[in-house]
Amino acid sequence: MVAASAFEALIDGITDHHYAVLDDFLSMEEVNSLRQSFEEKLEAGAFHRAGIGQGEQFTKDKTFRGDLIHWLERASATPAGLSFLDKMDTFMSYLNRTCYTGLTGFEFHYAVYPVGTFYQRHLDQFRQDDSRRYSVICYLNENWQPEHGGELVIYLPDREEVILPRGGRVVFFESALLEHEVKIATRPRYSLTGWLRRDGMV
Ligand SMILES: O=C(O)CCC(=O)C(=O)O
Ligand SMILES: [Fe+2]
Repeated sequence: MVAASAFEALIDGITDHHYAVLDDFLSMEEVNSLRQSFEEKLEAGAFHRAGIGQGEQFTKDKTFRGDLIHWLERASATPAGLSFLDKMDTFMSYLNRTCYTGLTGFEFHYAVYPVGTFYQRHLDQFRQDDSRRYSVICYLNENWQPEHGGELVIYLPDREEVILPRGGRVVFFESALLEHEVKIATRPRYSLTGWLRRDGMV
């Protein structure tokens, strides 16, 4: 169970500057059991190359994005995956209750960036579809050091925010507003990334 204070810290970040970074959003036990689930799925061949765009614009372009992903589905999730999805459910309800966000659902995938891969500067919303409202990225890496690279860079109007993918850390931001990029890493980089959605609105 996450304390409401963690949710409040994430909301404060959005209110103040459209993003938030918070350490220990996932406990060490949660990070370890999610990483174990991650590796199980990876060994089972359940990951595939991620694409970009949607519909006719969908492509898999390694020069833009090199990660492999596995979508979390309740039907096939491990207990750790399920409890993560429950946590996101609680967070979404909290946002709807306290901020009237009108969110209707969410989607999450595990992502691994093999050594030498990256994700070029982009926005998380599709051109024709604004249902992704908030991006949530949780890192599952043990003992990540600056020399490992793999930074998430968020492009702000007046500066760049550089964030290391440390285990337990969450990054939360408005999907339509902030461009960002994943830099090359010198070891495989694990994350759990997703979007809180607002569907069915015109
Ligand atoms: O892993 C990260 O730090 C960011 C991933 C990302 O930008 C995405 O999947 O859209
Ligand atoms: Fe992104």
